[in-house]
Amino acid sequence: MIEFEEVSYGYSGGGALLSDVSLKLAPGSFHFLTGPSGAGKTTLLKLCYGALVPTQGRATLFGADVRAMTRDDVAEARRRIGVVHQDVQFLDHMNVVENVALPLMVSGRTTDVQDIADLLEWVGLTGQTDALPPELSGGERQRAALARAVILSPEVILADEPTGNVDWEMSLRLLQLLVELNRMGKTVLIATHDMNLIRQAKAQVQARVLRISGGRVLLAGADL
Ligand SMILES: Nc1ncnc2c1ncn2[C@@H]1O[C@H](COP(=O)(O)OP(=O)(O)OP(=O)(O)O)[C@@H](O)[C@H]1O
Repeated sequence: MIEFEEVSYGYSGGGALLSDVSLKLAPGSFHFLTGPSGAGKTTLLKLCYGALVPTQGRATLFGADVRAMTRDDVAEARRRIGVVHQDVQFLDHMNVVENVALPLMVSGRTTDVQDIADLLEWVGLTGQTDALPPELSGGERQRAALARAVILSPEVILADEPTGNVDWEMSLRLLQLLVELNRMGKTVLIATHDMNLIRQAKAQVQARVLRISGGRVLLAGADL
């Protein structure tokens, strides 16, 4: 589904940030990605959705080598990958429903109004459908971001610190939504610093934990 073979990446002007990373996100798998601040978690996620191209090695999205993909190919692959960005951005003049439905408009697709209502109910935002983004709490923003990331029914969900600015109770709620998506067959990768969240998840799903250390990605042991 998403596969890296000895992928290295460095931003221009810097050295290699990630070196010889090999990984495979199989369909239906659940992964965490952890590592210190600045280790390269967001960078690795960007490589996973084709926003960055490896400096060396091979990244494959749905069987296609990213380096050989056209802009349209990448856009097509991106429709199969829902991303919850670390720095969630909304259009402040549009309400929650409009923001969540934005990917539908951008991709020229339509969906039943009831489906959007069901999605907002699933993330617990039924009462905030008409609210503008500045009126939302941190947890509500994160849940709206998750709803927007899954509105096109992607096969893969990449979440960058989805519980970054919320309390523990809300973290568990967001984790529960991601676990439910995985139980529906979605492939999930969550970048997080929160080891308690990882421990909590491991009690519920078979999750593998990838740790970035010194530019390498290692599979963490069961000692978390
Ligand atoms: N566009 C860019 N150009 C140059 N350097 C960048 C760029 N984006 C990120 N970096 C640098 O790459 C390194 C890794 O950044 P990245 O955001 O991938 O780390 P991270 O592990 O997600 O960090 P955090 O946990 O703090 O979010 C940092 O030193 C960062 O300053």
